[in-house]
Amino acid sequence: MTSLSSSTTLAERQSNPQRPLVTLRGIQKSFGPTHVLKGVNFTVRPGQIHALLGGNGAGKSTMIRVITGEIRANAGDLHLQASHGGDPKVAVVYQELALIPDLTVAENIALVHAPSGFALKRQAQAALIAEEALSLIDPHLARTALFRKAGDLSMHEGQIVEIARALSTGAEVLLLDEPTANLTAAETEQLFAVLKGLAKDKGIGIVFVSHRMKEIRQLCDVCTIIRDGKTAIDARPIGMLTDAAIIQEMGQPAHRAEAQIARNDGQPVVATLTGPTIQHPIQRGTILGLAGAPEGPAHVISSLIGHGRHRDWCMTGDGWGNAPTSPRDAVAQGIGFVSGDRATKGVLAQLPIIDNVLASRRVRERRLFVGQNERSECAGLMQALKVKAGSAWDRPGTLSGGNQQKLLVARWLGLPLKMVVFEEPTRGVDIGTKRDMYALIRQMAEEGTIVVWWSTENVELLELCHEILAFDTEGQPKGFLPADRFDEDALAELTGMAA
Ligand SMILES: Nc1ncnc2c1ncn2[C@@H]1O[C@H](COP(=O)(O)OP(=O)(O)OP(=O)(O)O)[C@@H](O)[C@H]1O
Repeated sequence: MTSLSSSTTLAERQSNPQRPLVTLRGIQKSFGPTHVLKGVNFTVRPGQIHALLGGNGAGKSTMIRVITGEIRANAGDLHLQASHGGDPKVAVVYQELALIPDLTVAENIALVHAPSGFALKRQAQAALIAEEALSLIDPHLARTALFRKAGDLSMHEGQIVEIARALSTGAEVLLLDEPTANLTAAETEQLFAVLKGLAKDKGIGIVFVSHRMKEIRQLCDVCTIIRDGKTAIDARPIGMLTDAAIIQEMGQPAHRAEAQIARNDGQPVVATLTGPTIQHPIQRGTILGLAGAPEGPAHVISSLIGHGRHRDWCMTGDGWGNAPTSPRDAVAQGIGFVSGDRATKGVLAQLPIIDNVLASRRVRERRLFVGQNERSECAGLMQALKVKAGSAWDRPGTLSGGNQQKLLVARWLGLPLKMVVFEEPTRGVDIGTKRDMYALIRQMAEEGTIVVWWSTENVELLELCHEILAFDTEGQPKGFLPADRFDEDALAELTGMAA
């Protein structure tokens, strides 16, 4: 089924940009009874940055796995056109990190250059390769992180290391499956400059999977839209499609209304947020956004839920009691939490979807036995967030990335919580569902829950929150931006990052 050709050189590819590097025609793929790809077409051309779009579960990651050879299609043609004979080098960055935690950053990067283990023996050479790769997108990390264990990196640092590793392989096709979900605005901008350079100067074909419309428009030339396992739009110039048209082609409902300024006027002050240099009153039902360099928001979150070693922030007030000593203690005090690291700290991989969705309810209500109503309770929560799954008894691992993320958020919906803390909760979630999620979060806030929402996507913070606590590039708090001063430039200025 797969045909390989090795007839062109890099110079030829650049002078003949029409010749595709990857061609998929009529590709079909099923997992057991689940028919995922129902005849998709897709073409990756040299020098082109191609957005691969579609709702959660549409089949994008499955297509990527077919291209890399990780899985075989059941039918259709996959044609790969290398420049120097044999397979073209294809590098992938997945949503979930794939670094080896016990190896250093340098070793992790150098491994892809010498899978035989040479990298481990020749530390100095490994460090050189890694430093060069990392300097492309993060010179600071290149200077400071080479000999740190990958397992000690933050999600955000790990993501940068992975991208650097993929870029350094000299691949002719780069597949990026939501690579910016953990990056700050400044890092994203830096990454985009590197990607544009690779496409323009080296004729690399880049596939970019993302649910962030602003980034898609900043970076991509053309887009292909997958809808329910079929190609709905094939390599159309992105400028020819409005956001509304893209959302419609993905089969998602149009926006209900333009974003409005979030208001929480007249609500009583129910708590005080205190940090090293800040004391701030928090009204009932406030949706408080956290923005800026990750260290700042990360410290606030670990203090508020009693996780990790940082305890320099706290929420105090009538009925707030002592600061939680652990996430379990936080839940007992009526504080919910969605971790940004869904793979290791969120999804209960060995338990079925229903247990994942109902976990917090069972703990809060001290349910010992599976209740009669649980099936419909779970179905209701899954429906509210449009979770695409075969059955509530399937393992979460059979779901697409965005659908796994929805399980974590569903856990806390509608619970009478004092506060809920979200760490990058819409990571990998498609545009239509993000809006549904905002509406459900607003509803929780209207019922009195304080919501703390950390996102690296500034447009999201500006759409959802009542106020935003901004941190500078050193992770120091710079101040609160109220809703009536919301503006991308103002937020970029406070955080010291480009909008
Ligand atoms: N190993 C598997 N077994 C069963 N079903 C699977 C398996 N892998 C993927 N699927 C199903 O295939 C469908 C497509 O998943 P895929 O990960 O390709 O979607 P996606 O478009 O990348 O979504 P997202 O935007 O959420 O990442 C999903 O409904 C998923 O449940």
